[in-house]
Amino acid sequence: MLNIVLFGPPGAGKGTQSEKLIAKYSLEHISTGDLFRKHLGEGTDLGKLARKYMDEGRLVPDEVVIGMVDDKIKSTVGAKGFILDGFPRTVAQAEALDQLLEEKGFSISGMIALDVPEEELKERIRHRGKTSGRVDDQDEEKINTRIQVYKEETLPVASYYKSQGKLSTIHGVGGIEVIFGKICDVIDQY
Ligand SMILES: Nc1ncnc2c1ncn2[C@@H]1O[C@H](COP(=O)(O)OP(=O)(O)O)[C@@H](O)[C@H]1O
Repeated sequence: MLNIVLFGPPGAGKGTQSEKLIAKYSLEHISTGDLFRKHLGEGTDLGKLARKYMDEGRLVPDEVVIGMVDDKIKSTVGAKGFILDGFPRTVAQAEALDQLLEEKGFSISGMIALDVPEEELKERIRHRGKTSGRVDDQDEEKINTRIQVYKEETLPVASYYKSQGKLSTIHGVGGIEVIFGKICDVIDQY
């Protein structure tokens, strides 16, 4: 199985690259942001709970996210592997994920981190905000909060995988195809 954590700050291009990777390697896409937005759109209890965190650019509590990912993995039988996008976002989530996969006899093949300078991130998110309709993409303060939360709570997740010898970092500025090629080179070494 090919289980890849695609990592990076908001606006790094995880969603764009995930779409291309699932097509090339026939993987299942687990994007916690997309899953939450789906719940929000459907007005489920989970969606209502997540909304206040998402709208402010804060993280949804770990146990809520982990439960949702567990359900998603369970409902995906016979997958060749997963692209995890936007998850794990805290060390507690990474530990829970390891445990969850171990119970099923799976493991993480590697983490691929997209490295993009902060000014470029902000520019991309502002641009996306004009078309995405996402509240959290349209407000400068919320964008700053998300980047701050990323630095404080999410960056340590990279060290978690690094200590397991599973971290590869890729420069995430340039053409989409060029970046995709670099990601594929890493995956083909797994
Ligand atoms: N793994 C997670 N843990 C906690 N909250 C999450 C997680 N994934 C998504 N969220 C919530 O959903 C929002 C949007 O997620 P996402 O689309 O991945 O954002 P971004 O484009 O900022 O990377 C986050 O700001 C957060 O509130």
